[in-house]
Amino acid sequence: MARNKFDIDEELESPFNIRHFRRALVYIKRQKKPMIIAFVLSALSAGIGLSAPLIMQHVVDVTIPAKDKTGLVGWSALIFATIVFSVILATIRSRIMTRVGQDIIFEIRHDLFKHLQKLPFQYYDDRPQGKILIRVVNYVNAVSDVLSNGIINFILEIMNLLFIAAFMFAVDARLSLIILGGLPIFLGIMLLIKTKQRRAWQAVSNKSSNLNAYMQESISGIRVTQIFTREERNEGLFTRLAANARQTWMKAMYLNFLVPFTVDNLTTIVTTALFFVGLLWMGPAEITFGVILAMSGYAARFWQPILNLSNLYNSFINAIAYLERIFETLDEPVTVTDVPDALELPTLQGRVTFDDVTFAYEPGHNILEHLSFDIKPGESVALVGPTGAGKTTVVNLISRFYNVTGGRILVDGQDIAEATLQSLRSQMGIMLQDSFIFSGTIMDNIRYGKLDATEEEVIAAAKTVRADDFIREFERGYMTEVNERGSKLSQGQRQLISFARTLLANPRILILDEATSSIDARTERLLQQGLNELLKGRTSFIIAHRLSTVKNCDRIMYISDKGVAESGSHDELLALRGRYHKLYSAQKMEA
Ligand SMILES: Nc1ncnc2c1ncn2[C@@H]1O[C@H](COP(=O)(O)OP(=O)(O)OP(=O)(O)O)[C@@H](O)[C@H]1O
Repeated sequence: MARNKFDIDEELESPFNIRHFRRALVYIKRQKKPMIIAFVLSALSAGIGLSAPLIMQHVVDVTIPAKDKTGLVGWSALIFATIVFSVILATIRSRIMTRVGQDIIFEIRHDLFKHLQKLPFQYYDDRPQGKILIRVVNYVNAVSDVLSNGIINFILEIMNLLFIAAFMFAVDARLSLIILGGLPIFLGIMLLIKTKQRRAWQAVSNKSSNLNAYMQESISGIRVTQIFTREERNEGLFTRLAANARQTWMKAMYLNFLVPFTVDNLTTIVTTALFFVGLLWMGPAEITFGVILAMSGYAARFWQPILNLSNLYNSFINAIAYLERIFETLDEPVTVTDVPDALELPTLQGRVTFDDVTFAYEPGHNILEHLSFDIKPGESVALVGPTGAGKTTVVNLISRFYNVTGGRILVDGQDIAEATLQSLRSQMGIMLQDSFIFSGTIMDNIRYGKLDATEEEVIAAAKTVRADDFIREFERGYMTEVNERGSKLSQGQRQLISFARTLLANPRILILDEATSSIDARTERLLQQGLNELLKGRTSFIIAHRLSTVKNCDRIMYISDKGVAESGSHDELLALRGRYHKLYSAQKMEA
């Protein structure tokens, strides 16, 4: 399914289904107690509010004609008291519900985050980050109000409607039928627009997700954009996506507006009819002016919950579109995970064996085929070869970031598919070209490799990889704050920090994927000693395009044509006068 682009709408794997809403009840059930309290408070507040038209009827028909001034003051005070009391109850309820809403947001986000942490690389390869983020941030926000206040209001509005109908019929059944007369027209209109509304809200969610994905991509790639002066073209793309989002939103809102518009008009028509018929029947049919006044009050109140219910219906439709995406993420299978009864790997010696390994990212497109090799503990292995040959893929498979398509990978003779990920990955040190720097201090960043490391251990690791000198040049030294993009730090400095981090973690198997490519030749010479320390006694896989970095490795494997084309020491491969020889000679010429 195409979804890894910002301008492709996400197709839902499971279509619109009320089941999504039922599943959301899990979160609501955890908030049962405060929601019941809020419901009771709302019911009380609404009940008190409903007595107002009855009091009005009594005042108009009895108190005023009798010129009972004391009674008038008393009734007015009572109406005032009901309003104040309703407001107090409503305030308490809204406080409770704000908390419930936030708790629901927390719970859903927590579940999403926990699951996202476990999802394999493949999931992230397939989707723009913006489309993942919008689910965790915006969609969760949007559904929480519906799941908290929405549910309570839905029950309340139904009760409200029944109460109003009961009060109305108690005052005058015939006039009540006139008020109910608008109901079939309203239901007919709702039926006509229902499906259109659902589609419109799904389109809103798709288009805003696309816009979000593009914004995220643009911000991450802002440096490249500015280097290639693509600002204007990007603005064009943004304008197109924003226009799509606006258009779908307008369409959804237009359908939404149809509802209050219909209700307003029906209320007016029904109230006019009520006055007209009421005045005609006044007198002979025992209809007093007070009765007509009370009934017109109920007419307005009767249509209000209907309007609220239809607004709630819209919110539910909208929320279900979002819930579909939230649950789709939660249901995303964790394909790289521990098998039942997975083995805890003991401290590794570091033997790595590929036994007839075949691998494809996408079915039918093998990147590696029937690959077999055996690396002894402590051996240093260089992976070289043309770009796109599969070098990174080989090392990603050793850490089990992807499952092999065929064959087995063994460490110390144990199939890694049967070992726990924790015991495998905690013994591997992986360093990439783009060393990730977390926001925090340099000390925190190095300590990421071993959370309980002392300051002395952190500094010792930094010294070994020659990072200590430049760190001390910062005003705040190891306490210097750095952030995700690693600003304040050069690319080489970021890599040195990542070297220290890995050294501190003391892994048994080390993977360096182009990890020294951004370090200049002088620094690299300096680092070489530290790197030798790092490699000592560990099995290591080094991917490097600069062959000078790898010629001292115990073994060099030339990866090409979905497997190992040549394998041996630097001297052996040169003597072979094959592809490695050609590559090495070419690089020597350049230098
Ligand atoms: N996540 C992915 N999904 C699909 N195909 C992928 C993915 N990652 C890599 N590939 C493809 O797999 C092949 C091997 O990629 P890999 O990154 O292992 O090559 P490499 O030898 O490390 O290249 P380089 O030297 O350029 O880093 C490439 O053709 C690449 O297009």
